[in-house]
Amino acid sequence: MSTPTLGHAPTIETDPFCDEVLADPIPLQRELRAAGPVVALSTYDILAFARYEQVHAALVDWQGFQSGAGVGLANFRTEQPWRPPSLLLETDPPHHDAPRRVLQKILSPRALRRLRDKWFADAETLVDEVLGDRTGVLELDGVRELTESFPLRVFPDAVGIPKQGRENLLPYGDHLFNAFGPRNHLVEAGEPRAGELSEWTSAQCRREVLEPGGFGADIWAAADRGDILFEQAPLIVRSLLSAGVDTTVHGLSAVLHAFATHPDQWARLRAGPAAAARIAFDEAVRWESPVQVFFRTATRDIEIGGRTVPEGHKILMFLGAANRDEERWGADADRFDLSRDPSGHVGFGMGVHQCVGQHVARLEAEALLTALARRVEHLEPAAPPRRHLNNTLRSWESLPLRMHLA
Ligand code: HEM
Ligand SMILES: O=C(O)c1ccc(-c2ccccn2)cc1
Repeated sequence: MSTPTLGHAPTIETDPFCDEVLADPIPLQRELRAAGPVVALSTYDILAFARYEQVHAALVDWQGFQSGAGVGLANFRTEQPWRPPSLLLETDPPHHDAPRRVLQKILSPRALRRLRDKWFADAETLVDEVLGDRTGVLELDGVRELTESFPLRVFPDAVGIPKQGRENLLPYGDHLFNAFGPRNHLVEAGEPRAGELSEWTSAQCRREVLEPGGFGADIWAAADRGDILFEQAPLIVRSLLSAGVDTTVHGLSAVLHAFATHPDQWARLRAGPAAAARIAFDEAVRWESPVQVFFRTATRDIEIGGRTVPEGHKILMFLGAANRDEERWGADADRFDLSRDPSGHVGFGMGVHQCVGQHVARLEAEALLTALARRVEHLEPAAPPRRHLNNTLRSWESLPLRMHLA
């Protein structure tokens, strides 16, 4: 289904979810930005926004571009979701409002202050375990040793879920983020375990298994206060387990990869770790965009970028492309640079659905980077990194690093 003006939208036949693009999306991002503000992707009959202006406009227009029909390729108006929809991600105001208000308070910078000392200490412990009391040069895989282990060491405890079965978290999230895309080989590979992983995840959200004082217990306490319904509480806990693990693992990998490939920037981090660590994380999220793409559905015929998006049409927002748009970031948009002001990047989204866990992610990054900056004088790639392919997440299988220890 398309309207006449759409007929003139430039068309690109590349499948944005093919392995080649998932392994290196930069060329397609450039092609999409150059083609125009709205580009028809013929593989899936969707419309692509890859320039900052249109991605930002769509993200802040929740009434025109809704989340309630799903933020993946699947249109919940005509297809059954593979899991019960999220009460935050896959709803629009007003139903979105109460769950959002509850999580926003629980995950606010102020609420996270009580975790700061513990997470900084846990990061020091992990770095000392990994680096030992060695000096000189050390080679390690940054993903296996650091960016996969630190979030899993601190975040499940902060949520308050049992110790048993936490190895299910990454595969559950990997399948979830694949499932926002088309049913390609990545989704098919995850399907055999999807039901079991989904059941395990939901079982962690029951009130009786959650530790007092954790984010999960705080959500159930909000139900006691009547801020949300009791039946909503487990789904809101599920949101933390769905969105809060794989994203931070790949976000931390992005920042290590950024520093390893821009060695001059590590010196700046060591010079003033606290402020620099926070800027570094947001600049890495802009530069790498761990969350690359996701969808919206037009609620009416919408004029944007000189085209009409027909009611009911899916649009695909290329966050990674918007975060490297030279119109917005200047000619050196492709450079990881701590002297840049990364605010306004769309790596955490924008508007009413902007990442409610961003302060958790920033705190994890600040803790890990501060611990590493104390002991690592210089880091560089030890071998080419290997990508982990996912329909939504830009992630690394391994990041071989050479560290020169202080
Ligand atoms: C580097 C790490 C992270 C990145 C890049 C990231 C990215 C995003 C993005 C782009 C969105 C917007 C989705 C949309 O507009 O449809 C989002 C939403 C969300 N994120 Fe994050 N996220 C990260 C970490 C986290 C963490 C640690 C948590 C939980 C503690 C979390 C929980 C959520 C939730 C619940 C939403 C839905 C918010 C809503 O719809 O109101 N995220 N995230
Ligand atoms: O509430 C949930 O279950 C949930 C929340 C957010 C996400 C998400 C989707 C795309 C980009 C970043 N985050 C996934 C799941």
